Formats: sequence, C-alpha cells, structure tokens
Amino acid sequence: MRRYLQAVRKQLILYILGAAIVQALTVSASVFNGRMLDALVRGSARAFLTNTVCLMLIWMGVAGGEYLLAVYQAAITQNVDIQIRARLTDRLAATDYAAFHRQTLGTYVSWFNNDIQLINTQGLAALFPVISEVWGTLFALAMLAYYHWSLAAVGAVMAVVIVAAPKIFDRRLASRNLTLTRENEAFVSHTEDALSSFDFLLPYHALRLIRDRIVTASQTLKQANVGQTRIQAAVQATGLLGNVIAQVLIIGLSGILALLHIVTIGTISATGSLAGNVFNNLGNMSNFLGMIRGTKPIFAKLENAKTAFSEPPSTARVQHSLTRVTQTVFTLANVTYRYGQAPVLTDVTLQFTAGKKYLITGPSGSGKSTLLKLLAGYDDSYTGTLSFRGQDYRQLPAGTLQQHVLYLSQQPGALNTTARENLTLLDDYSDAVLTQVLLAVALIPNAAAAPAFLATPVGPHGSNLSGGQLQRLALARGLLRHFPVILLDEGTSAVDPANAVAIERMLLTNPQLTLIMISHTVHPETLPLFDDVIHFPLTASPAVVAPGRKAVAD
Ligand SMILES: Nc1ncnc2c1ncn2[C@@H]1O[C@H](COP(=O)(O)OP(=O)(O)OP(=O)(O)O)[C@@H](O)[C@H]1O
Repeated sequence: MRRYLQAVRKQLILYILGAAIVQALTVSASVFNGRMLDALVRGSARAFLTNTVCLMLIWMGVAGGEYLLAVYQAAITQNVDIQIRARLTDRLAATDYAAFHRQTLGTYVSWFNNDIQLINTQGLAALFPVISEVWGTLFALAMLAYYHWSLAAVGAVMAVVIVAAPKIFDRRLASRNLTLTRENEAFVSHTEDALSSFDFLLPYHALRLIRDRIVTASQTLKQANVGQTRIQAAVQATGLLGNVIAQVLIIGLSGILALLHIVTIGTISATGSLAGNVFNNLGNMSNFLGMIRGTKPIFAKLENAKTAFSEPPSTARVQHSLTRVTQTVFTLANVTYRYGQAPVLTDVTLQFTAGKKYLITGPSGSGKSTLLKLLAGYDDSYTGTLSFRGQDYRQLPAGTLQQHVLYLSQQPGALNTTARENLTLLDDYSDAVLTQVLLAVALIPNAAAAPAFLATPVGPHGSNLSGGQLQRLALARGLLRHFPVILLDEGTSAVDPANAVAIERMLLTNPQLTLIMISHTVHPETLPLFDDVIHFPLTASPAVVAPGRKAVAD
C-alpha cells in the first residue's frame, strides 16, 4: 500500500493536518466540559454560559471539519484506486496471449473490482480514522497529563496494551482476507459463466440452472465472508474490552485524586470525556490497524499476479530482428501439439512463403484454428520447431509476431464505442484512409456513407452490428495497419457470398500480403487465386507445402 500512498502524499499530508485541527477541537471540548462543571460548582453563571457557548462553537467546528475530511477522504481513496488499477492494467497490457488467458475474465474483473473494494473497506477506510485517532490520542494524553501525570501514565500504558493485543489475530485475518479475494474471483467467474449461458438455456426452459449455479457459488462466498468477519469481530471485541477497562481505570483514578483534593470535581467530567476520546480511539485504532495489516496478502497477490506476466516487448529488439528477412515466412518442422492428452497436430512439417495465398479446409475439429494460433504465437507448448522468417519462435524477440502477423479469430472483438474508434484504436488515421478501408471490406456502399458509419456506436461486444459486419470491421482494422501476414480464421463466414468474394479477391490480389485463410466455404470465383490448398486433418507424415503446388499436405 505504501507505493500507492506515496503517489498521493501531498493530499495525504493535507488530510493529516486537517485531522489534527479537528482532533484538537474535539479534545478541547472535553476541557470546556470540565470548566462548565467547575463553574457550576463555584456558582458562576457567567463562566458557565461562556463555556457553554465556546463548547457549542467547538462542536460546530468539529462537524464542519469532519464533513470536509470525509469528502477529501473519498477523493484520496479514489485516486489510490486509480493508481492500483493503472498499474495492474499496465502489466496486463504487457502480457502475451497465453499468459493473459491463464486466468478467466471473471478473475480479472474480480481483481479490478472486488479486490479493490476490499482494499478500500479494509485498508483505506481504516487508514483515515487511524490518522485522526493518533492525533486524538496524543492531544487527549497531553490534556490528561495537564490534569495529573498519573492519569497520562495509566493512559499511556493502557494505550500500548490496547493497540498490541489484537495483533494475535493478524495471521488469521490475513489468511481469511486472502481466502475471501480468491472466493470473490471464483464467484465472479461462476456468475459470468452462468449468465453467459442464458441464450442457449432459454429454448430448453433451463434458466433455473443459472439460478442454481449462482446460489451454489454464493454459498461458498458466504462462508468466506462469514469466516473473515468472525476474525474481524474478534479483533473488534478485544479492542472494545481494553477500551472499557481503561476508561474505568482513568475515571476511578480521577475520583481518587478528587477525593484527595489533588484535582477538582470538574476534572472527573473532563478526564472521563478525555478517557473516552483516548480509548474509543485506541479501541478502533487497534481494529483498524489489524484491518490494514490484513490487506497485505491482497496487495501481494496482485503484485505476484502481475510479475507472472512478461515485461513489455522492447521495440529496439524488434526492429533489429527485421534485418533478417527471408522468403519463407513460417516453417513448421515436426510440430506436435496436444490439448491435454489429445493430439491435435502430430509431427507436422509445413512451409509458408512470403506473398503467397493459402487456403486451409477440412472438417470441424481437425485442428485448423489450432495451427493458426500456433503460427500467431498464442501458445508455445508444442514440440518440434516453429520458425518465423527463419528464426525459431523461441528465440524471437518479444513482440516480433504481434508486429508482423495479424490473426483474425472466429470471434471478432469489438469495443463498446463508435465504429471509428474500433478502427483507429485511438491511432491517427485520416477520414480518407478510413473511408477507403471501409469501401474495401464493403462495410459502406459509397464514400458518402462513411461519416454516418464511423459515428455508429457498435454496442457491447459489437451487438449493434451483424455478424458479417463485425467480421468486416475486424478485417478493416487489420487492413488499416498493413500487416504483411494475415491469418484469417473463417473471416468472411458470416458475410454474404457476393461481398465475401469481393473481399477475398481484394486480399488475394495483394502481392505484398501473405494470407493463410481457413474457410469452410470455397468460392469457385476465388479458388484459382490461391497458391495452395491445405486439407486437414494433416497426417503424421511430413508434408511440405511449396509455392505453386495445390493441395499438397494430406
Ligand atoms: N482450448 C481448448 N482446450 C481443449 N481442447 C481444445 C481447445 N481448443 C480446441 N480444442 C480441441 O482441439 C481440436 C481442434 O480444434 P480447432 O479449433 O483447431 O479445430 P478446427 O479445425 O479449427 O475446427 P472448426 O472448423 O470447427 O473451427 C478440437 O477437437 C477441439 O475440441
């Protein structure tokens, strides 16, 4: 947490100063309480009235101060949250496909939402009162010493006991917090999974399954929440017990001092109120400190998760590698790939040449997409050798593939914003260039339609667009960036035949482009434009695809 507090240290210092003023006012109220009682004992109505007015003004000041502190606390908390989210996002943005997909989206949502909520409620919400309470305790102890040193001495000893005692719960609280964050992750994943099955469960009248799954996940989450609250309540009870014992001790001691005529009767009221200040503060503080210490494993979990990801790719290394351009784009030598125990590609040997166009066909589940994902570098858990422009994938500088190879999966992604932003991704492209690419993928009938289309909000997951439009938008995004290699996985499957043919023709007649395209729908108009057709499933025997030959690998 320290790292993030450093980032907001100026605001924190202001808060600390503000808290000092409010606490000084609160403590001084106890003194005026005592003076009012002493004025009554002396029978001085004027002094009683003056002290009452002062007391009223002080409490008004305290109320105003508390209001300002509460608002400022919310602003600081949100700034810390933004820092945590930004750091987490930076590291996620630097990861690769395989590392990112080691966790479910639900887990990430839980990090950004539940974990940060827990840090807020356990850590930051506890930190601010601790700041106030430290001031309150110091001022109140000083006032006790002003009445009699023995009161301050007892107060100080009890303060140490109250703050130290709940430490015995630290380890258990930390462990419960960690369990709670993990259960939050699991809950969000289960809920997301259950809700995403709405569409396919609907026709079967099986929506109760969603309810069952969410309720079951909630039960587990309940246990984690109750377990964590149990320890926190024990910390609180320990603080409360110490608080009450200490207050009774101070009031008792004040009574004895008053009986011995060492202090006035009004002092009992003042010290009672001061003891209330000190020990209520300390009782809370011990609880809050326990809560703050309990957030350590949450930060550690987020940090570890982040360091598991690779560092951002170095652009310098990427550019250096470009000097090694050869005619062969991809080479697979005896590549075998399994999902678990099931082999999908067995001992595959293939070559893909720069500028050539390859069509991959074959039955569903035969490993076509798997091949493209391997070529895109999404997974390195294969055996054999994969090379890009003659360089082994395992030796490739980070980021090389992302810079040169565009893999368009069967599920085109879209951000919930305008078509324009989905294309530009906030890079600079002129309207003329955007219009050109929209025409190329037939997303618009003519240039005049471009402004309206670019301004269209595509909706969550592109839900305002048809499947075919979404595919073309994804393709247009790639074409804008002139990738030399495109791996197209059923990229035109949802597009009407006339437009699909036009788009394929546009890709197939680009001599600069290396295209490897999976398709279940072979169009006779474009088939002759492919250099090679690869039929899946590939057999275990080495198959080499060479330029100029059709349908070689089998
Ligand atoms: N993430 C995964 N985990 C486990 N098995 C998988 C995974 N992805 C794919 N498979 C399995 O690997 C096999 C090959 O899948 P792949 O997606 O490569 O097939 P495909 O030929 O592209 O199919 P389609 O034409 O239907 O897209 C299938 O049997 C599939 O069930």
